[in-house]
Amino acid sequence: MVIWSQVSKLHMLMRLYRQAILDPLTGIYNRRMLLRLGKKSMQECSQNDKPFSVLLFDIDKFKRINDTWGHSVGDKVLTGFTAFVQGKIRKTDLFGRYGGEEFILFLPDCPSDTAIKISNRMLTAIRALKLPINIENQSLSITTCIGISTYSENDTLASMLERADLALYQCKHSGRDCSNFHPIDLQYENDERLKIAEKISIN
Ligand SMILES: Nc1nc2c(ncn2[C@@H]2O[C@H](COP(=O)(O)OP(=O)(O)OP(=O)(O)O)[C@@H](O)[C@H]2O)c(=O)[nH]1
Repeated sequence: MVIWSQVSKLHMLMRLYRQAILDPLTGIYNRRMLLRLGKKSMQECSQNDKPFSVLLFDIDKFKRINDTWGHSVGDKVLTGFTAFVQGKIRKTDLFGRYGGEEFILFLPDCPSDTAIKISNRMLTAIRALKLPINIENQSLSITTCIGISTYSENDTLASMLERADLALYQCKHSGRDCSNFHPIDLQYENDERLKIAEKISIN
């Protein structure tokens, strides 16, 4: 009886722990845990003089999938996409849901040229993907945009994510289904911020 109650307490604790760190829909890291682990991984790479890259994924025109097929099909696309990416990454990489249809892949020990190659390979594989939606044996195809940034001295996780986000924004504006690397260039960065600020005030 005592053992049984200890086991059920342990199960309950494990369930609570999973709820705290995982995204309930996809089962991958939730935003909070992802950022926490990403920060730790970035710091370890920096201390050991190893490169560290970030890929920020955003599924293209995802709202249209929801609007056309319904929210539950949208959910299936999200779970299919995450399962697919998880099957493609190294054990040391960190993959999680950043929010909505945005996902992050942290790549420890990965320089920018490799990160660009990985993202191009991902784009090709995602394009060819057929995601089953359990409606009359139909499947859906998707494309993604990927913003890339690589650690440089004085970076924080926030500044890396900001660059990846700016790179992603460029992808969205150059027709989607592509990747873009954001170089560490303050002038370029400021120009991009200005462009975004102008765009926001226009719309
Ligand atoms: N099914 C489903 N939809 C979600 C979930 N989280 C966010 N969304 C939807 O994702 C959609 C994102 O729409 P937008 O931000 O306009 O992005 P988009 O349609 O992909 O457009 P682009 O990114 O510009 O290509 C919204 O309609 C959200 O309601 C979720 O967990 N499940």
